[in-house]
Amino acid sequence: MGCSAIIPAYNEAKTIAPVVKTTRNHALVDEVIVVCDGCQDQTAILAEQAGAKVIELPYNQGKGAALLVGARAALHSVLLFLDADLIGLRDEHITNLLNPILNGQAEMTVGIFSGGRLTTDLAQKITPSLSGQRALLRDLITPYDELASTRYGVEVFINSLAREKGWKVLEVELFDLTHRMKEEKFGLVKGMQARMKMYWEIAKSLTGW
Ligand SMILES: O=c1ccn([C@@H]2O[C@H](COP(=O)(O)OP(=O)(O)O[C@H]3O[C@H](CO)[C@@H](O)[C@H](O)[C@H]3O)[C@@H](O)[C@H]2O)c(=O)[nH]1
Ligand SMILES: O=C(O)[C@H](O)COP(=O)(O)O
Repeated sequence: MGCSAIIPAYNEAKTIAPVVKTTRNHALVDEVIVVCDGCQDQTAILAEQAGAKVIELPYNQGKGAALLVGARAALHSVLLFLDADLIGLRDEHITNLLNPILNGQAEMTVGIFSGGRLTTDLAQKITPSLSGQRALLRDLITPYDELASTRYGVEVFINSLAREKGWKVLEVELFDLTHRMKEEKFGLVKGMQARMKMYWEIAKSLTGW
């Protein structure tokens, strides 16, 4: 089984290149697709220079839509979802996410940050099920058009699919990995506003609105 990495990105020029490079160089990864979700910065060109196939969405459609477009474009049957704002991504993180799928032990893995930074570790200890670092079988999610409107509710949507269909899901530790928080990207006030908007989108997915 081959593996396509899908990296949704909305203005992530600061971090996209190293994320793509590490993923591209991994022995288990056969292609890297960056879906630029209406980016207004240099993300697309930097991703391409780092070795990714780039799909540019004409306007911002949210993470769920970006992942669905990437999943449907993927050439391989195992998908690796990685956020574009990761800091400290290493080979072993990707191996830990992919191995249980390639060995047939799980249909989805969910990666949990540990030992990285207290704030991001803590966030994932409280809500492990929201992690964007995952591997899963492509054909389990490509049929679902509904993904396109989930925005930040995409993980909640995928988790409920997993429960409903009885997928075997394994959590794996991603040691020393972290990401840029919204407050670091946008400053304290705008960052917290963006966080509230994200929680609202997650809540909508939780309640099925
Ligand atoms: O409209 C958007 C917004 C975000 N992204 C990308 O999606 C990823 C995650 O977005 P981010 O804003 O970094 O999310 P976090 O604040 O880190 O949110 C956490 O919680 C989210 C909701 O469960 C998950 O999607 C994230 O993976 C998880 O890190 C990044 O690569 C973004 O560039 C898009 O492609 N389009
Ligand atoms: O549809 C497929 O799954 C591809 O043709 C082959 O994918 P693979 O590289 O995962 O075998």
